[in-house]
Amino acid sequence: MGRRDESVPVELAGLETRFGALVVHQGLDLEVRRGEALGIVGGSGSGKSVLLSVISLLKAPHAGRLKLFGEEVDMAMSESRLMPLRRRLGVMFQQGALFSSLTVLENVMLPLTEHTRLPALLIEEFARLKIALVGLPREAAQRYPRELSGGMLKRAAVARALALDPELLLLDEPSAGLDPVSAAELDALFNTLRQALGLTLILVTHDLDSLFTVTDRVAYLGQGRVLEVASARDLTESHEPEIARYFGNARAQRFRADA
Ligand SMILES: Nc1ncnc2c1ncn2[C@@H]1O[C@H](COP(=O)(O)OP(=O)(O)OP(=O)(O)O)[C@@H](O)[C@H]1O
Repeated sequence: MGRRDESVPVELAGLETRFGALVVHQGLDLEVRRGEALGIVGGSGSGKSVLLSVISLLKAPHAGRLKLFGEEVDMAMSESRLMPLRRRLGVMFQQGALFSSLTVLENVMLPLTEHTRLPALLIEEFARLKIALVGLPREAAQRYPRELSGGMLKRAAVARALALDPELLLLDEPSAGLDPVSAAELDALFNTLRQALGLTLILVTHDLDSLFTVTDRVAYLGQGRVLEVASARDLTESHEPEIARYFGNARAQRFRADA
């Protein structure tokens, strides 16, 4: 077995993903470097969410290579080999999906209860730490999801994604549905968490403010593959026709004008 390259937590080469006859990814190559915040953009249906499912080991690719934390992954690997890799990444899905019948505290405790054998009191203490870390007030721990504002809900979902101290955090359109102030506060939280915890972030978003505020590099997904990887600013200047179309709207023009 070769040496593991831990400086590249995610490495995809020639990835192909399908649902029946629908080809989502074909010949997709991508590297995510340790400690970076990588944005993923692309038109609706270009396969951004499915890509996160592949990286988080929820969807098996049809073909191609996936390395996580330097280890070659085969979804046919036994659960006992996949589980340690799964534990090193946290995912915040598009729908946020907290369990509505559980309090925030119980939601954040859940991954710890499922994946560790820590005593209940310690699990509760760790969960409360995560709730504080994402900037939620103490009393939010006892609330049910329906009793939280949109911004607080997202923070609670981030706390749950951080429950097992992941090195890699995958975020699927985290600011969707938030007002601009709450969205900006969430972006600030991601920057703080990244600095404080040394996290690697993968951020799928349609929100250009988030791209410019949070990411170091942005990968543009189109035609089933990564068409270009560059800084948000450079990508908005791309001459690749599809990318130029994507960024050619009024909001993107604003960023160029501010440059
Ligand atoms: N479970 C599934 N079964 C069948 N097709 C699926 C499934 N999940 C996703 N798809 C299809 O795969 C394609 C890519 O979907 P995906 O959700 O990754 O797009 P996306 O880039 O995240 O889009 P959006 O920006 O609208 O969220 C779409 O055509 C979608 O309909």
